[in-house]
Amino acid sequence: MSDSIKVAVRLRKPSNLESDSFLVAHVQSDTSIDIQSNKKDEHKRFVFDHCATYSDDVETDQEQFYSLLAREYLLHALDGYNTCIFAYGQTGSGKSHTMSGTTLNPGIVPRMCQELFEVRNLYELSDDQVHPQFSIKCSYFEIYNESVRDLLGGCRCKVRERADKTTFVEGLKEFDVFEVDQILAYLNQGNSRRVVGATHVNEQSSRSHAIFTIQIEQRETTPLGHILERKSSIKLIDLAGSERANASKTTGEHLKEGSNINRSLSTLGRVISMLAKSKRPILIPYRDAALTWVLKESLGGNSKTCMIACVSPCDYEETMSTIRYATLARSVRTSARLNSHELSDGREQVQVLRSQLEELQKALSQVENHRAIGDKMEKINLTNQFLELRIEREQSLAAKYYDQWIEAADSRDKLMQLMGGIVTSVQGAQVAGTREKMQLLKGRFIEFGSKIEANCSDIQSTVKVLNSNQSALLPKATDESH
Ligand SMILES: Nc1ncnc2c1ncn2[C@@H]1O[C@H](COP(=O)(O)OP(=O)(O)OP(=O)(O)O)[C@@H](O)[C@H]1O
Repeated sequence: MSDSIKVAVRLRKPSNLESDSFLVAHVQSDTSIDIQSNKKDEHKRFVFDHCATYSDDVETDQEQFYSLLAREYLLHALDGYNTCIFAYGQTGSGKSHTMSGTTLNPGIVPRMCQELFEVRNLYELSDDQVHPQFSIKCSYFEIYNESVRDLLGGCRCKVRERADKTTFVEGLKEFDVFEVDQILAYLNQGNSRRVVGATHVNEQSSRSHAIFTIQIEQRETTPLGHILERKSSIKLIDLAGSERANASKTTGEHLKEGSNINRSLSTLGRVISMLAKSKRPILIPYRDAALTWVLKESLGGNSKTCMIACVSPCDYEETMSTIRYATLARSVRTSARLNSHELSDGREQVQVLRSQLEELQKALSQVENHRAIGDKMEKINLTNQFLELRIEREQSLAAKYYDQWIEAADSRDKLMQLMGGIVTSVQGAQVAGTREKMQLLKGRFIEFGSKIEANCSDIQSTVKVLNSNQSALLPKATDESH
């Protein structure tokens, strides 16, 4: 997405020394400022994205300026855009006041840190199951006399270019921060290590460009198993003040400092001017100064960038120079991209779920098989019980017949003996009638005996069949139950 660098002008409150001076700048509305020379009776009106004046209520001014201008860049960063806010202006125009402020009247950087952790805490306390996991890091370095110094790690670093043409500070230490107090402690530690000196307009003038960076990483898993990652950085920059050597009456070491500051700021001006005017890709001289080399992406690449032009109320030349710079910056376009991507589109989770489903389906069909076997077993058991009953009945019947048969056979034998005796005693006698009757009786006994025998063998074969039926069923049931 193509964006223009947003430009806000902030007019500093006149100092005690300036209380009787001619005021050259007047904020006319939220978006316009008039600049008037004390030599001419005419003024020029300039329009910007935002114009802020001052009041006696410094606390409210600081709070309003943050809310109206800077908060938006925290929100962009939370959405996954790289953002950058840099304060530009002559020495003593209010850059440090705007960016860092004081403990009582904090500026943009501590307010943004505070709000970032408030947002993170709100997410973590919410009942919402799907919220991002935050990882927050910070680093702080300064560029002084064209060299880069890590304000937290203490070492000197070099600016390098990656294969994708973006630049980074090699060896810069990044610190994990988990609480707002930690990040504020790093900020204060870095501020206290910055190179400061006195200028004609500022007792505590920052002589270096200070770049505080917050890296935010957010990871969230959607209910469908997608893992989204958003990475963004917020660069908050308090530039050293521009100054004219004559005006600041500097000499010696301060003159060298001043000329280095001016060199990097004039390179910044050149880069901004070329970015603003060129419609086609041309070679932009980022490498000409450490500051522009570090800010390559923020000025012409993947970033939503805001310039705060701080102006003093009584210095026409410096104020006009800053306003011209700011006007040019408004035409610079960057191409911020959402640094958000899916670490996983849920395909793996779907695969896992699918194989879990298959396992469950297998287990279910096994349960169903078991249930079917159970039903069969139940039927077999019933059949067994029925067969056992029948066998029992047939066996008792057989036993009963067998007893009868034994009894009958016994009687038969006795009768046969008796008849044998009778036949012997009447041998020779002409008792033909009696013999015939005896023969008849004997025949009947034999018939009765063989009927009983037939019955018994019938019963025995039925019992055999039933036994074999039962044994054929029982092993089958045992096999299926395994
Ligand atoms: N809007 C404001 N309201 C009240 N006081 C302000 C305001 N802006 C700046 N000041 C005061 O003006 C003085 C100079 O401001 P500051 O140090 O922020 O300037 P600077 O641009 O950072 O200067 P340098 O480039 O020299 O570091 C400080 O005492 C600061 O408190």
